[in-house]
Amino acid sequence: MRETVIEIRKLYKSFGENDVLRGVDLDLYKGENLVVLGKSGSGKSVLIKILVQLLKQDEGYINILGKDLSKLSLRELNQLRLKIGFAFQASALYDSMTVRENLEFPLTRNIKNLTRKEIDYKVEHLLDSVGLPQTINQMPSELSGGQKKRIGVARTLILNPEIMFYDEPTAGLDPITCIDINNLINQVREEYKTSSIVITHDLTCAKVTGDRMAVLVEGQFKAVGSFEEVFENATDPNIKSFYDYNFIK
Ligand SMILES: Nc1ncnc2c1ncn2[C@@H]1O[C@H](COP(=O)(O)OP(=O)(O)OP(=O)(O)O)[C@@H](O)[C@H]1O
Repeated sequence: MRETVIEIRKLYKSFGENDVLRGVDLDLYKGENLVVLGKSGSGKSVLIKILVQLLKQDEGYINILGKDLSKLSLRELNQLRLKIGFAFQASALYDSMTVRENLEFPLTRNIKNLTRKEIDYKVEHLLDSVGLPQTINQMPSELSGGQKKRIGVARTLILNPEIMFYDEPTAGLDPITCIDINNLINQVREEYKTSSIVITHDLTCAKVTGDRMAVLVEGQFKAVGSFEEVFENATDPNIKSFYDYNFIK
């Protein structure tokens, strides 16, 4: 039996007449990268927002790291959120801060009594991990798109999250930089022992980073399994067309 870090059962969410999630069941296993795919508007971002309770589900059970979300106080929910790292599509760095200051910010805001030496060690170690120690005193405007994504991932990792959410990590990047980011996602799993949900439209990213794929179709996960299981032998026309349109065979 694999250890589950996120368990979702019978999750429903509608906005008026728009039934976005219609009974979602999903498990994220410890140590895996789970890729979530689905057409634009299928509800991937809504799902992630519900997982951190930025949106409230209409119905359904969610357990994260052993905690039933419906039973948590706001304080307990905030503690749980600290164990979840978000690497967003727009890497969300503060433009007026240097790379060092961007990385220090979540640390000093969330952990009190750290010494200067401890902060410097963490920042420098993280920058080494993502291969960008030379950028420490640069401003975000001086970085390439791929470098910004790497720094965004480093900033997320600085609080040692157990779970990572990557939202379209390769969007807008050239193919070589995409390879770099895919490798980084795999490296993070190995080095930091994270369990991750990767939302992407990029099937190469999905194939390279994903241990399992989960395809959201009409408000439910219609196919869950390895890349080969889900795509290469697909018979469901929704999934087949998704693969045919997106992937150069
Ligand atoms: N706060 C909201 N209020 C009303 N409708 C919303 C809200 N948030 C999302 N929706 C609707 O929910 C549906 C799913 O949106 P969502 O952003 O999750 O799609 P997605 O799969 O992430 O799409 P994309 O791949 O384009 O990012 C859409 O129809 C969207 O309009």
